[in-house]
Amino acid sequence: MESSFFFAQWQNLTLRQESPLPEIHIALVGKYTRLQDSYLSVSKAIQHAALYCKRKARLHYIQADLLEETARDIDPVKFHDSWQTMCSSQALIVPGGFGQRGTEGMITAINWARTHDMPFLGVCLGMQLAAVEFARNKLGLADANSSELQPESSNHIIIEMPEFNPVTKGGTMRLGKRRTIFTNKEDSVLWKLYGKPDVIDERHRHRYEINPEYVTKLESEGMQFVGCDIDTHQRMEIMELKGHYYFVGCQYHPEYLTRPLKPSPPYLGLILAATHKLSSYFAQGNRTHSPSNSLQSSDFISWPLEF
Ligand SMILES: NC(=O)CC[C@H](N)C(=O)O
Repeated sequence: MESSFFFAQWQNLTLRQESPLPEIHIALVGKYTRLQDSYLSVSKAIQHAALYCKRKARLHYIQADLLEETARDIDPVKFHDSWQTMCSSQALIVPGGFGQRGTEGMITAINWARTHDMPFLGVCLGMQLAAVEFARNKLGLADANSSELQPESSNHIIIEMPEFNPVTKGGTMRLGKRRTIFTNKEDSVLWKLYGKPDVIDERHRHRYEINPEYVTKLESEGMQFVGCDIDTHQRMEIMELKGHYYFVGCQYHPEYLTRPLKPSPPYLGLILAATHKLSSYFAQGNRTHSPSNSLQSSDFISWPLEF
């Protein structure tokens, strides 16, 4: 790539970063919020996307178990503070994670976002819990859960991937770069945000997946699976809620491939939605790009943006 072009883009970015920009408040509901470095790549992805949209990101880390009913009695001040921060934010992100603690709080937060048209991005565990929330409250499956979190549930919306079970198959996790194919392009907001490709390559780190047996039922109520793995077409990779302004889940981790000049498309969508710019962005025909490690001038979305 031409270095003068790159330098101009970079200069533009740094000037923007130093200028006084309106703030955008994003709630991150997670388990490891006391160690904020755990979410460093997520916070960078938010920053990159926010700067692109001429906003300063204010990321509010909310400890998920403080949103749970038990916290109301144990620590009512923190319970109400956490809900206040969550509800007054302009968007919600539930990032990746492992284990049961805090997941009921994450599910309640997701329910709020879904029912209040709050822009939402669920990454890996965040997407899995969004499917669980939807199954509980839209399909009426009160005990819907993930087999990782509630092995006794009779409705496992999320199940272990057979070939990555360390006991039966000796694997550990489904890791690294994998290819996703878009199967429902017309209805997909992510397909447009990625620049309308047939496939995308994103990075993974998980052991559980959407149970294929529930896909049709979830879709019958409007939860659409618009991308799946290219090898089997059985592994759901992207989930979007029809009729919601921006309610998106990714089984992969889009934050791993974000770059300052190439914000990750799902994160960009979240910020565009939170600033009510999504429709005008698409109306202007702005093209975004598939993530990759190499930078080419044709990859860049035009800076500065006016929309
Ligand atoms: N990275 C993640 O969020 C993993 C989610 C879930 N614990 C799984 O293993 O599938």
